[in-house]
Amino acid sequence: MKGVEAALAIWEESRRGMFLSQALRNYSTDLSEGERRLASTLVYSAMRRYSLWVDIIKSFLHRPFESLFPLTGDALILGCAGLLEIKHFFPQALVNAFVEAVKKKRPNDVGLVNAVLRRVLADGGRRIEELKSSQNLLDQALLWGLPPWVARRWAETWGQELAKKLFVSQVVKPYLSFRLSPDISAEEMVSRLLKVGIRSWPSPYFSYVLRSASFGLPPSIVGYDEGLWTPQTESSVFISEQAVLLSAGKRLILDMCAGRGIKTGHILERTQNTIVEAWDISKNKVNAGRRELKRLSVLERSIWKAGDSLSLVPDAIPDLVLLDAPCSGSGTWNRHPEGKWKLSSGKLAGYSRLQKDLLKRAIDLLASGGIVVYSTCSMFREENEMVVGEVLCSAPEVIEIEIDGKSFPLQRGRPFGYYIWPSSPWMDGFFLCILMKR
Ligand SMILES: C[S@@+](CC[C@H](N)C(=O)[O-])C[C@H]1O[C@@H](n2cnc3c(N)ncnc32)[C@H](O)[C@@H]1O
Repeated sequence: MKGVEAALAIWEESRRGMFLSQALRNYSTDLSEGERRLASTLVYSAMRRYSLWVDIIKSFLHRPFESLFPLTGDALILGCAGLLEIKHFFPQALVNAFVEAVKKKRPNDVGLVNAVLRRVLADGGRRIEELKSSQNLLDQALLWGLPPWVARRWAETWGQELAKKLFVSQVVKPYLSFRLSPDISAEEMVSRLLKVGIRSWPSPYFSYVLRSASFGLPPSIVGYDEGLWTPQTESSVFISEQAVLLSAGKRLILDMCAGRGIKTGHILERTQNTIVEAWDISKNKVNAGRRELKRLSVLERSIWKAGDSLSLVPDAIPDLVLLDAPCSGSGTWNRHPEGKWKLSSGKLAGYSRLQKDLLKRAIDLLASGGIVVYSTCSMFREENEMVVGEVLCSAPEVIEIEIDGKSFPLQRGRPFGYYIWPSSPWMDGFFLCILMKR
């Protein structure tokens, strides 16, 4: 079973620091669609609830989990996640596939892997049921795959009921939505995708966004190279749409943390006379951003600079600054689950400091009447309301502008900004606050 071997190789790469999505791309070129899906489901299920699988495995081991040979530990984690989460797969075949994979490199551990995975199959579900019936916060953190300190912090911020919803959203499998270029209608794109076997349907929130039940559409799919569609979650579209709506009559937008240019591309596609100056600290991302805008045929209305946004200088005073700030990414942990195991409260405080500095700089760059669209894909107040609050204290000339989100699932921040709740597979958690310099 090639999918199991690929999952083990991808997992090993991620232990060395590579993102799952990147490792999956590297290893899936030779796999059939079915094997690729198996590898992807195994690694993402394993990563989303990593601490739960370790807890279950430990209860069936007679030696410390940490003392296992790395491949043996990996086979147990992936096997445990697969056996307890993949309902449609024949469990015995999965156990055999992991046993075979271990036999090649670590024959002495074959008996152990076989025995533990069989115990998982027979009794692992009982531990999950036990945790489900517990009200204890640490049990809930274990059940939904969250570091305990994160669970505690979210419970304090959101209260028990909302925090529980947020915990559950961590394990919801995300689906892909994609933004359409103004050159193609939703109906036409739906029919073009259907011709290659992909079912899609319009988003209830945007006339130019389609939803699909796919986890990742390969760029080779119809229309991508022509710039007809761009993968973008609906939350992210909502953020860049605010910049589009506010840019009416404005000439220069500064995208202070443009990354690979997903929001930059959206703004340029949906405006006519706007110029976007796009900055990012990473040269690679700036190059990727240029390629992205070239694909969308809007590169000529952009100016790219690689460097630190705290010190770069714009060509002209911007009318609007989009600050899509670097953050913990905690609103996207179902999509990038490795992020939650790498974050610490110290790192969170570091993000918060950088966000405050970047927001102060954004305000300094504006003239009177200028606007800042501040956003993060984080559900921590430390990166959101607390950043805005502190910056507003030192800038009395700045006020918040309220948003009319219509039917979009927005929740008012306390007291600043709005959260986009990760309430569906097309929606990541985001925070957004619009400020104006008087
Ligand atoms: C949330 S991502 C931006 C995503 C992008 N707006 C998009 O929609 O594709 C934040 C970006 O900030 C960049 N960054 C981090 N620190 C920075 C700094 N001091 N100056 C400029 N960019 C920075 C990171 O490289 C990262 O690409």
